[in-house]
Amino acid sequence: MKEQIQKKLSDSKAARWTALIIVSFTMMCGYFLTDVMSPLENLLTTRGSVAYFTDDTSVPTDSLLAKMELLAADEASPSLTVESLEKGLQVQYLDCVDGNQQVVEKTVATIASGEGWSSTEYGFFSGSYGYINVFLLMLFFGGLILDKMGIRFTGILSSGLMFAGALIKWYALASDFGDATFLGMNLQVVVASLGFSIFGVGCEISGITVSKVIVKWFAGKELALAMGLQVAMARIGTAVALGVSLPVARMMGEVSYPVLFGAITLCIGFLCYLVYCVMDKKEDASVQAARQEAGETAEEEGFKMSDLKLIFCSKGFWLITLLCLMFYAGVFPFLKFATKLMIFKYNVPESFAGLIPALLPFGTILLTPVFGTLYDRIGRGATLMIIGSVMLTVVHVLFALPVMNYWWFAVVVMVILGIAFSLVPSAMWPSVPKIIPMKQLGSAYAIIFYIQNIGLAMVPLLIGWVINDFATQYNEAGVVTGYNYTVPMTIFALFGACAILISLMLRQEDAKKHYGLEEANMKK
Ligand SMILES: C[C@H](NC(=O)[C@@H](N)CCCCN)C(=O)O
Repeated sequence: MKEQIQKKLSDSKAARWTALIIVSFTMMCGYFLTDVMSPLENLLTTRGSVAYFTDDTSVPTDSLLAKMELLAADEASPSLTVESLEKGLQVQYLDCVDGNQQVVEKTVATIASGEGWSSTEYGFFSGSYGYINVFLLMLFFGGLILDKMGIRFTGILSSGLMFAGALIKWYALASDFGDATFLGMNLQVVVASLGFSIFGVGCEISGITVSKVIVKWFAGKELALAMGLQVAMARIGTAVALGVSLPVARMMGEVSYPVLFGAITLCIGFLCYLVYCVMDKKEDASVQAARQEAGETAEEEGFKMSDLKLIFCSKGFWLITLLCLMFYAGVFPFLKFATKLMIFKYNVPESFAGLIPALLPFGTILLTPVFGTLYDRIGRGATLMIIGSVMLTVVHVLFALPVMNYWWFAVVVMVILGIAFSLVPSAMWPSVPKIIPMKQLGSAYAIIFYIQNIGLAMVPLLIGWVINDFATQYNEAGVVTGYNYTVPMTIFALFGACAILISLMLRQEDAKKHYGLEEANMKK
């Protein structure tokens, strides 16, 4: 028989995996920038500069100079200034060691300048990712733009916004605003937050666009595996940000350098998306040709506003959306505070502290595609979501415990969180097309991301305020001596408890409506 009907470009394995790698790279750059500031919380909330020693300890330079002067009080020593502290300098100072005043000798590894933000300001900044998305309904409009204007236009727009937002964020951190304020807030925090908000619009709209790209190329094929691999590549971005940001900032003495690096990679990500657009055009042409050959003339009907009714009236859709809100509220905002948690609760030296939270995304890099394949072949999507939610809750309860403050314990708990963070996304995202048809998928993902962004915006704000007002411990002189993380971590555990409840309801609803969440995705 003559070669069957014309093949679509997406029928070629090489073509669809190439398309996946290109769009996933753009997303990976976005995820890098999203978390590049998370390990810098301690530096951002330090006033003045900090001296880091070769033995991995650190002291604010003001305090170091005071301690050095104390030792040199009787000697005719040259007057000490911050400028006189430099890399390689051997310093001697008087310090309290095991309850006794002793002379300590150390070598300066680097001097990095802190920004003097309060924990509340840091929380405000971290939540700003979602402010424009939530308050200006940008994600909602983003979904409509995607369904109306298409993948190419929306992807170029959103990756351009990510790049522009990153540049503003970098400008804010690299500039000295002195004591300038805007509406009573530190101007640097305001400008950096504006940049992060614009970036957040781009990153979220890119996210829904990429989800639609993957469904377009992989529907009826390795859909969950492809989504799992895209998420895995995105997590590489998060892991690298968590692992290298603090060492880079310390080495360069400035918090702005990791952000500059992120902006450069986003520029490359933008160019990659332009390359994808060429492939997308060819795919559309091949689909058109295949249709003509098969004698299908009817064009797919365009998106209509009335289609939104179908989305809003689906209980399954709302359960997935609420699960997404609660589950992600317990993960992404937690990462913003995790490095400082490691330093102050688990006494991890600052240069390694970011590596423990980095284990979380690193674990998911392998596991998300594994669980995605499991879902593709065996099914049990709703059950995977329940197990992941239970694990999330247990993890935050363990972090909230005022005991077991050992670094190895933090590592074990973080690995469990990594498994939870692989289970839920690998089952949740490929479940959406089982509930909502392709035509409304852009809007459906946008609404889910919109509701999720309420959590991403508000939870860091809440936790920053709670740390500032309820978790920070001071000595009699009003100097910060440490943090008690019980209350913030209990709040995170409550999000997990809500996620368990919702995922149980989702499995029940699936049994009633036969969405097929417990069934395999791959057609045999
Ligand atoms: C695929 C999914 N993405 C999201 O949930 C995004 N709305 C939020 C991304 C935040 C970091 N840029 C995921 O990452 O699991």
